Amino acid sequence: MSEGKSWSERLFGGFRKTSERLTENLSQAVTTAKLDDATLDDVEDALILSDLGPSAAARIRERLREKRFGLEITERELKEAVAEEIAAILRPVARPLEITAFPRPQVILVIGVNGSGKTTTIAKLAHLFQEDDYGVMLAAGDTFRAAAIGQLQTWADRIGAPLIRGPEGGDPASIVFDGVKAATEQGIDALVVDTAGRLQNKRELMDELAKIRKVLGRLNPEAPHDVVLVLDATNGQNALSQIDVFKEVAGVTGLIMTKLDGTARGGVLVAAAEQYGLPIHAIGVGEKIEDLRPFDPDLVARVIAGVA
Ligand SMILES: Nc1nc2c(ncn2[C@@H]2O[C@H](COP(=O)(O)OP(=O)(O)OP(=O)(O)O)[C@@H](O)[C@H]2O)c(=O)[nH]1
Repeated sequence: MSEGKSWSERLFGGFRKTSERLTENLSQAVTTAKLDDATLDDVEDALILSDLGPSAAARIRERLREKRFGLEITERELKEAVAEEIAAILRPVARPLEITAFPRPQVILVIGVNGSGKTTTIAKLAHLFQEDDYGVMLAAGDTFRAAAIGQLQTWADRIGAPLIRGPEGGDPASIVFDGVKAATEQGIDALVVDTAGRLQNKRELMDELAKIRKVLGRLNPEAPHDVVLVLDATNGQNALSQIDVFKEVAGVTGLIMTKLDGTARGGVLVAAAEQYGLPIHAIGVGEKIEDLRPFDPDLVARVIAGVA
């Protein structure tokens, strides 16, 4: 249960399994007092085994070699050094989603495969904006599944945000059009749009998004301002291949990674940062409305490396 816990407590809890895996793997790497090539190999393997990905692992290895080769290093110092390198990878991409659009509303398309946590993430994101006193409206652009519209309605009611919806099987572009019109009339700051997650049919998804863009472009050439891809961290490396596909299909401008709490594969956050360099707007560490936040890269790095 996350009630009563601060965000940093939830963060620690969320990354516990990831941190346990990495620290266990790193502990096994330190078998000699001095940092030699064999130890560096083991550290690199430990990082790969902990889902940080080959390129982040190689980069961290190289940095450790440059700074510490031949020097004595304790397990604690190694973890500290790894935390520092993870932070260096996360810092440039940790970027909250800012509401800056003029004219309003800022149109934020949220994409991602079904089950990635997209619907709940939309509600959590809207809640974050509301906390900053922004007016938020939701649009049910995932008309492909009736359940998606109903789920979004439940969340909209819970957070007290208006929802623009149409019939099941309706045209998402027309819902987005109605959404922008209504948001403009009502002086809403951010319009957060749910979209269908049909990755298995790229053509259809591309066509649908192209149509949404065309309709939006007529109302405001700047829209959509953001195309946010929601990724489920429990999918590990598979989450990364989703970035490849959605980047090509949907022009992703930023990422949100969810379900970091349920997994030992949270290292994939670092892999995503290293490989794609896309802004990571927020991370999800639980099912509650307050379990999604922008993150402090230094703190998250220390939590992952087990030295926080
Ligand atoms: N543990 C945990 N669960 C999460 C998190 N984010 C979302 N979930 C859960 O993941 C499940 C799927 O979330 P939805 O928001 O329904 O996902 P969706 O992508 O819209 O997919 P559909 O299931 O197809 O509607 C729900 O049970 C959520 O409560 C998270 O950060 N941590």
